[in-house]
Amino acid sequence: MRYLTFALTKGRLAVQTMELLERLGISCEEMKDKHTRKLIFTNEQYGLRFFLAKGPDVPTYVEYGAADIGIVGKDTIMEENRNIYEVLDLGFGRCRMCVCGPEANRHYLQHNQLIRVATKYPRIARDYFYEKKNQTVELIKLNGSIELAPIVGLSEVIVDIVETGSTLRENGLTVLEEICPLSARVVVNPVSMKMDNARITQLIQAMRANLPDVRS
Ligand SMILES: Nc1ncnc2c1ncn2[C@@H]1O[C@H](COP(=O)(O)OP(=O)(O)OP(=O)(O)O)[C@@H](O)[C@H]1O
Ligand SMILES: O=P(O)(O)OC[C@H]1O[C@H](OP(=O)(O)OP(=O)(O)O)[C@H](O)[C@@H]1O
Repeated sequence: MRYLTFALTKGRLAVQTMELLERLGISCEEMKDKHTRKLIFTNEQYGLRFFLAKGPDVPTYVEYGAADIGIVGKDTIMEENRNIYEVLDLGFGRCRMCVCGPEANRHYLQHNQLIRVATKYPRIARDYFYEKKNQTVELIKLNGSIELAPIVGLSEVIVDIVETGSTLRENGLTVLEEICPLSARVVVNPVSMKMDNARITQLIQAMRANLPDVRS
């Protein structure tokens, strides 16, 4: 039997992803070791392999079949736009994709003006402004600390993730429009889904039965 390979997202989603796997009886002790330089972890008992990757790389590994299954944020799935199946909402890593800026810039969104939009998510921003709002904008790609852009005058607004809202509050910014809710999702390679349907379906069902209670 061939190994089924999982690509997991490093960073914020990693702890809850490993907690979920452990509820399925899959030990993640080795993977949790912050000092390890090992990249791939094998579970002989279940015939599974795991590796951690940067979020935007997870859909790439899954599309090419280098991983059969991935766990990744909905934002990354939308932005990468890969040929993969999204099969399960895991309910954790909840946040929102929003248009944000100073309250004083709200009017730029109401009068269809040509504005500058800074973001780490140019595809999501383009789809939102061009397809949904019919507003032509200049997109400026940044790689982090997006909230800086409207403060220093690089852009009128930003498109970014809002979780608690603290970053916005501490910088005198606010949510101007909500684009969509986000959370961690399970994605599957379309060929793997056909070839290993029984095993993959069983794993998805086991994950669904062991989701964290995120209502509280
Ligand atoms: N406050 C948040 N900020 C960013 N992402 C969040 C937040 N809350 C939940 N998430 C989810 O967690 C995923 C991974 O977040 P993480 O911070 O590890 O990635 P990142 O910020 O894109 O990475 P990096 O810090 O390497 O640039 C995101 O894609 C998103 O789906
Ligand atoms: O609503 P909050 O709870 O404040 O969370 C939202 C912030 O967290 C993320 O940034 P991150 O910490 O990943 O840093 P980055 O901007 O450098 O990507 C996101 O881009 C926001 O800046």
